[in-house]
Amino acid sequence: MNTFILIRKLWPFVRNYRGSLAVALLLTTIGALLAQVTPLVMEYSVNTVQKLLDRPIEKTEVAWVVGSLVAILLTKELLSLLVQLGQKFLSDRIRFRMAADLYEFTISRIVSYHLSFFALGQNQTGKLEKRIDKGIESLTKTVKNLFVDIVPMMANALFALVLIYNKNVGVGIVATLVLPLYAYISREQTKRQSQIRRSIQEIRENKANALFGLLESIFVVKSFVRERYEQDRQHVLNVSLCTNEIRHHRTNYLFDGLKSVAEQIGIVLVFVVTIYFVLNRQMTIGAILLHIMLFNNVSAPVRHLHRIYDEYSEALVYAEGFFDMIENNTYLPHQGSLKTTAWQGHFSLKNVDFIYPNGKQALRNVTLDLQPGKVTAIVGLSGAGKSSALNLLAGFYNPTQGSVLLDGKPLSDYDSEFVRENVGLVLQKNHIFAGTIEENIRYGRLEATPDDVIEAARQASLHAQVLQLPQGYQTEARTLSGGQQQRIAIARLFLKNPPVLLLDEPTASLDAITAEQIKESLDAIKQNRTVLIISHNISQIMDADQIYVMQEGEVIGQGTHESLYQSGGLYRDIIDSNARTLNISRLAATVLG
Ligand SMILES: Nc1ncnc2c1ncn2[C@@H]1O[C@H](COP(=O)(O)OP(=O)(O)OP(=O)(O)O)[C@@H](O)[C@H]1O
Repeated sequence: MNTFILIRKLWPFVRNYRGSLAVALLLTTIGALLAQVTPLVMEYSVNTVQKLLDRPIEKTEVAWVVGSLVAILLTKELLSLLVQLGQKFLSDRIRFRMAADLYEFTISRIVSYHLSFFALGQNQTGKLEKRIDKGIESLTKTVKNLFVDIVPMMANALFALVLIYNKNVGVGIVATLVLPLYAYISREQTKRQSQIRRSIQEIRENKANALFGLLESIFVVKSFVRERYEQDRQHVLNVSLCTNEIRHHRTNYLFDGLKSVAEQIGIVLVFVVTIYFVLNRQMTIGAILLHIMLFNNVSAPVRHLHRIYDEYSEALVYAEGFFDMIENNTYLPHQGSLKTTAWQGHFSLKNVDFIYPNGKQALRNVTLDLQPGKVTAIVGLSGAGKSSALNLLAGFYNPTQGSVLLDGKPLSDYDSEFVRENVGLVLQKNHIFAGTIEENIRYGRLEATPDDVIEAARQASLHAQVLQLPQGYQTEARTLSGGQQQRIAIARLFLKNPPVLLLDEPTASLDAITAEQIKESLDAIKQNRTVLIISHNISQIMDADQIYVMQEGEVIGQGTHESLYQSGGLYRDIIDSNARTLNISRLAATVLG
């Protein structure tokens, strides 16, 4: 990434504030002009005082000279203060508003990405969080630096240089000579630092991610007494970050020292040349003060330029990762426009291959058909590809080969929001947000009334238990048991009431009685809908109209419970194994008497 590309990428965000920017730039010019007043006044003062010393002085004359100089300097300081306040106010306004815009844009992009984006190792939660955070911070700093800070500084330096040249070309050349040296040192500094910066960025992302992971898994850490092990893992990252940061700062100190030497050399040279001209009576004594102060106006901004350059180089590194993240069209779902009222809900996979971003092939030439109004089940051993097939049907991932069809048309031709509005999902890991039970259930239909929420909870066999909680529906949902959380997910589904249901182990973490109640509720809403159910529980799949058997990413059988059992093979093994696990003969003897 270079400056031109960065400005082009940032411009859409800066454009909204071009009015404020224009005013800031105007204030800048005024501020830069005002900064030259003090050296000029000083030169005039010294020269005037020297002339006065050559003859007898009247008291009123002294009062007049001193009074007018003080008045000019005070007025200039007051004006400078107002200009600086205006600049700071505007620059903060641009910076913070732009940070908010960038953040909102980033969120809108990220939430629209396909799940495959989040499946990538470099996009794990903690890493993304750090990339967003640092990216926005350094980009907004860059805008401030590029558009607000650098211009006043350069204007100040430029006006001061023009004045020096105007006074004496020789002194001007000496003052200018030191600048390329300064720029050269800064460039070398950036070159050496950029690699360290990249490492620091990567380690910071890994560190944030590791901390996220640690806090998320604190129960496992404690139950396996792995506190020491986790501390050691954090220690490795910490030491690596620390070493890089020290290297980074050490290099900075070295180069800062060199730049400081260059600046001092500049001051000495300007001083020597001016003294020479003064002694040759080609300049007044006031010129010494004028040139030193003007050179300070040249070198001070250049000194700050280094900070800007430094922050800017850092921003270039962060901007790369940040823009890669928010401009990644590969992960935008193909947005079709098809919405139909004549919805049948006939979903199918045709000869689908699917490979996860990490290269794992989860599906091979899979063909599945979910008939509208029918219940389709997928069975298979763990890792067979059942959930992957469901993810493709839900449009979370795109197939690598083959097609996903809805009512005979590619799923990608449909408006993806329309499809997802019509599909209800209960997944193996149902996410419960931080918030109350009511808020979590209402997520299924945001405009639902409290009565609708209660009704959904009732259907999900949750209502009675919620009533026993001291805070009822206002209880923090994450404090509930795994089974209760599962029922929140099911209540969400009931509230959404979609025509297509994709259920992945919907009753996995429920006790037998609740599982039966949920099964009854689900059986009731299954009517006239397209339903796909994935389950290791045979009672959930036996009644399905159509059952697919999957093994190692392939469909190896399809039919009804009876036909598949008759044909033997994996399905029969699964059923027999289920029966043995349940100790069915003993159960039958006990239950049936
Ligand atoms: N996000 C992912 N990234 C990479 N590989 C994945 C991902 N999710 C699943 N897999 C792999 O794809 C294969 C199929 O997984 P899938 O979850 O579809 O199996 P499943 O039949 O649903 O298993 P289970 O019954 O245990 O839920 C597995 O080998 C799994 O490791």
